Amino acid sequence: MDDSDEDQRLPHHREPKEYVSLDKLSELGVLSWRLDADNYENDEELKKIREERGYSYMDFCEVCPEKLPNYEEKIKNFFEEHLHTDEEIRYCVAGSGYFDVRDHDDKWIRVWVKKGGMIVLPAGIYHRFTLDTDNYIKAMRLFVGDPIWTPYNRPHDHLPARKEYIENFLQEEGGGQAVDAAA
Ligand SMILES: CSCCC(=O)/C(O)=C/O
Ligand SMILES: [Fe+2]
Repeated sequence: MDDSDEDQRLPHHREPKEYVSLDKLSELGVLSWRLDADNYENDEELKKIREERGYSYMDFCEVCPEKLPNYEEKIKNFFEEHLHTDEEIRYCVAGSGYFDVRDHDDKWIRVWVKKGGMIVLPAGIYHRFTLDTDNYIKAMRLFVGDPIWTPYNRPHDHLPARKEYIENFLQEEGGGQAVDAAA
């Protein structure tokens, strides 16, 4: 993303544009699928993902002024940089929106999720969400067991989920403490 303070709902491409591969995203622990959103009720692929990953809970969240109580406040909160102690799993069945995630250099990567896109943000990753200029998304929210939606606004680096995220995804292999030299 660029660093401009313009409207958060604009694409915010860098100039010239830069794209990030899904492999690069998976190195940050961000997973994604493209599914058939017109058939989510009978979709075997979705069923398999839910079974394999233990996503027992499901509901829907529609983000638009008419459907979301306290819309303005929620929109503001979604765009505050935060983390969760569990995965954030969203399947866009209508509309679209941007999930921004921090990369290895603490720069923002903007992930545009559209109808049929499903994204998993790992526990402990700093991220935020905004609608795009179409101003509407309907997302299926999935969770392992009873859902906990609590956002922990940055900084919350002392949380075990954050420490585990850093250990699993941000620490370079072979990096860290040098071995002691013998006398
Ligand atoms: C499209 S679902 C609303 C965004 C949300 O639930 C969240 O936690 C964003 O980080
Ligand atoms: Fe979140």
